[in-house]
Amino acid sequence: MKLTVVGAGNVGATVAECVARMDIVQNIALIDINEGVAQGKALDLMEAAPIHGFDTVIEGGADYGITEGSDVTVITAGLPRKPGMSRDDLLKVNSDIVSSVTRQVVEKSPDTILIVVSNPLDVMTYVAYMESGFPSQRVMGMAGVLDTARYRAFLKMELGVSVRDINAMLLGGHGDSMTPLPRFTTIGSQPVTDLIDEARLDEIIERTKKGGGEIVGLMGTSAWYAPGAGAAEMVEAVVKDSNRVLPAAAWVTGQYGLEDLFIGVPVKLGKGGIKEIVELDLNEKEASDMQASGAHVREVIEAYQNLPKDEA
Ligand SMILES: NC(=O)C1=CN([C@@H]2O[C@H](COP(=O)(O)OP(=O)(O)OC[C@H]3O[C@@H](n4cnc5c(N)ncnc54)[C@H](O)[C@@H]3O)[C@@H](O)[C@H]2O)C=CC1
Ligand SMILES: O=C([O-])CC(=O)C(=O)O
Repeated sequence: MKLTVVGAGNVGATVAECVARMDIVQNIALIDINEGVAQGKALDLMEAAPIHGFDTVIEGGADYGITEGSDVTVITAGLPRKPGMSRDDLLKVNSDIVSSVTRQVVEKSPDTILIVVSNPLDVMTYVAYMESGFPSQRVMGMAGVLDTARYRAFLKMELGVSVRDINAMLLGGHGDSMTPLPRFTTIGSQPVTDLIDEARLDEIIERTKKGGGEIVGLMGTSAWYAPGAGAAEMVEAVVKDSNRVLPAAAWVTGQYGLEDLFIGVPVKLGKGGIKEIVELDLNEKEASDMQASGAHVREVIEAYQNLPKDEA
């Protein structure tokens, strides 16, 4: 099995490190327009292998020749936001980058599965889908795993229980319009709504929605440990064909009353990519939140479609 990670920056290098430490693929190709950074981080990771005890071979560079025949590709190339920016402000610059890298990836690995991380996430996944011409099962975005992890981390901080016993699902676009689902959140099988009062749970949900921005405010750039681990968890599900049910940005064709866009939904993930979109039975409020989130993603897709097409 071979993984390509495009973008050897903060998130890309973390994805490569996490997957290498799982020791589940034979090769990782780390690509960046900055060749020295890609080569240097690949070499640094190889030098960490004897300590961690993994046998994955990591190669870095700027030439897509090293990506040939990849089974899975994670796209993290693109600019991160700075304080005061929204993810959507990255639309123009990152859509050019994601289009260009997708074309180059697909040329070398026509059968690969694409996991997009670059922001604005749902629309960059759409761009990769359109550019690749791949079946929708093989194109997805990573955001729900991260957003759910943040929600679970905040619940752990609140309740002092192991993260392993916190089960949660979250729907919608990767932005402030995401739709956490307290009704589907359990702590060791107990509904979270029995353990935390509504006002406090609302605060935790609000913090989750703004979790990316909280980190941007602290560091001046966006997060990478949890995002990198989130993408690695998706790679693991595909590589091991484990049929994990994880939230991911997937192409919807009527599920949740939405179609022709990528948005966060629970998917069954394994060999070949998305095997199924799981449809939860939403109540009226959850369904209307999901519609609002879909409307926001649709607006950003339209903004993308209306961009002047000036790239080479
Ligand atoms: N989906 C999600 O939940 C998350 C998404 N992100 C997004 O991931 C992206 C990457 O974030 P970071 O790694 O923190 O940024 P970074 O700046 O550390 O790394 C980005 C890398 O992409 C490279 N790059 C730029 N253009 C390229 C091209 N045409 N071909 C190959 N490489 C290229 C840059 O040289 C840089 O090394 C950003 O768009 C960010 O908003 C970040 C965190 C979470
Ligand atoms: O907030 C950002 O710009 C990066 C991101 O998507 C996240 O950390 O959730």
